[in-house]
Amino acid sequence: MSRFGVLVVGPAGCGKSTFCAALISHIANTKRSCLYVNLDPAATDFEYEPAVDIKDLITLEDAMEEMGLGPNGGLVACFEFLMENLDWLDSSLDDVGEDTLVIFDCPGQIELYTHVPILPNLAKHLTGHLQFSLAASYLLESTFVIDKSKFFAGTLSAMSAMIMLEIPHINIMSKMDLVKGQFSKRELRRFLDPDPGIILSDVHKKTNPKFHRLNECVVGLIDDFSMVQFLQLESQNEDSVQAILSYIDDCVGWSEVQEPQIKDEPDMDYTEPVDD
Ligand SMILES: Nc1nc2c(ncn2[C@@H]2O[C@H](COP(=O)(O)OP(=O)(O)OP(=O)(O)O)[C@@H](O)[C@H]2O)c(=O)[nH]1
Ligand SMILES: [Mg+2]
Repeated sequence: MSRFGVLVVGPAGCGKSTFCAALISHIANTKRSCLYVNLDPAATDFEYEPAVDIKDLITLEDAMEEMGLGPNGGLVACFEFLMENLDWLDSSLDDVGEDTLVIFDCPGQIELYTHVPILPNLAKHLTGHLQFSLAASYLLESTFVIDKSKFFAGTLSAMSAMIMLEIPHINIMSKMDLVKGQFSKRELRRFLDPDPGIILSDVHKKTNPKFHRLNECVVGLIDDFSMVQFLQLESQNEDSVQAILSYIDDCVGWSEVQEPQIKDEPDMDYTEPVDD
């Protein structure tokens, strides 16, 4: 049996939990089923109560207090603890069927997947042991396009997550409502399907010439991989959420295993009238 899931990842505050809530609400509207898993041991306010919550296993506060760590070290400790207690996660996800999309809301510390292989190992466990067909959706905040050097940094982190996680990956430019009026469609396209060469000249203008060679190397790296494109997301817009969900469905192969839905069951006793 297959299980389906999406890891919602990205830097702090980029709109992951809001996107998860929008997905849950949209999935409910379309009479599909989903399960919300909170993997952020510091998260407090939820629009939808998680069905599975890492805080039932360990909280960031406990980890920081007991080990005398700061917030980042505490978070890594929480995930190390989770990795040592994967049976907790296994039993929490035991009953998930192939008609349910599991939405994993991850913390915003991108070190967990760009620097240390914690989330990649978790993804391996989900796809291997628990037989999940899993995709990652990496959110980057649209306001990053206003500061081009931030945009490059964000694109590099998206690329790094893509390479580290080794699962089907969708990059999403979140909070598009914040920049829509400020850029023409043509300008936005430069960022959604990045042409680093063109954006580079803008970065050069704002940086000391002694860094130009470095800028060019970074851009060359993004160009060589040619892997990053962004979908647009406005979490308050249901059409936008539906569009992203369709990509997620394609990535995990959702539709291939779903039964076709017959809305009105035909009356089995009914027989076609025979023409005389
Ligand atoms: N304008 C706008 N604001 C948004 C959107 N999505 C999220 N936000 C706001 O961005 C802020 C952060 O959103 P969250 O969903 O908590 O972000 P997060 O990535 O889960 O944050 P962390 O879990 O702390 O990493 C909140 O104030 C949201 O209301 C959006 O599509 N448009
Ligand atoms: Mg969150």
